[in-house]
Amino acid sequence: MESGAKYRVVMVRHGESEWNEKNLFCGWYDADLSEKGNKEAQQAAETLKKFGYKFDVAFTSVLKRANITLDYILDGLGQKNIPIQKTWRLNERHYGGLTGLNKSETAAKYGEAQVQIWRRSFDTPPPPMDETNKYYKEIVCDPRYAEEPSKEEFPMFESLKLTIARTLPFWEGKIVPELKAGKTVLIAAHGNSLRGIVKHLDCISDTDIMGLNLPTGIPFEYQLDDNMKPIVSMKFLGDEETVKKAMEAVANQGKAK
Ligand SMILES: O=C(O)[C@@H](COP(=O)(O)O)OP(=O)(O)O
Repeated sequence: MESGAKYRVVMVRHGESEWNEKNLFCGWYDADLSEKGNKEAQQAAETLKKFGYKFDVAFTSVLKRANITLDYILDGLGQKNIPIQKTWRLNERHYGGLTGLNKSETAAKYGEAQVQIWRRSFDTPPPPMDETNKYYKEIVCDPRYAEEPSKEEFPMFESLKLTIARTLPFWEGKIVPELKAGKTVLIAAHGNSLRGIVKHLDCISDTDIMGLNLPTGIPFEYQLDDNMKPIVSMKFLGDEETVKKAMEAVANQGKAK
């Protein structure tokens, strides 16, 4: 670890999902990994293995694209037996009424600027999901949400701000205590739930966070000091050019084409 660093956490956005591949707003829809996504997750495992990473505890959302990515990684590391906590609080932000729509077609219809606001503004949420959305029932009546979130908490849309409001209590309440106990932590989650954690750790402004696009399947590390302040920030375990291209590709998903 770097001098002054005390705690280590590695985060990874799941490998490409079938809905990423089709360029659909996904949010709480439970998409599978695409073929490429499966390979990305295996590659993430190989990279972590090559650098000698070992984890004590892992956290993930309740969505299978993140769960499967985590499985690949722990399997590849020979660490399938470590404790895993799954929580809706690490779910992707809820994309509301946009769920299931094609990002490019939405940009062609409403304009790229509007889609950029929906995808990346800090506090402007997408339109709410209602019963007319094809995926409403599948999401709202999903038994995995039977216990939580409560009816009052169950989102029908989320901005990044709202996503952070439900993710950060989990970071503070469940993940930080594990780090403080000296555990090395792995988090497999989503583009926007991870953007929220990163925004918090690096104190990124509401404006600057708009420019951050996390690539699929490339792990990145934080080393934190005693006060949970980063000594090493968002160090991607991939070559710079590949990471840059992957980030640009995510940004471009909102273009009309
Ligand atoms: O919900 C989605 O469509 C993507 C993120 O989309 P953008 O905010 O990048 O459009 O989430 P993920 O694939 O990380 O679960």
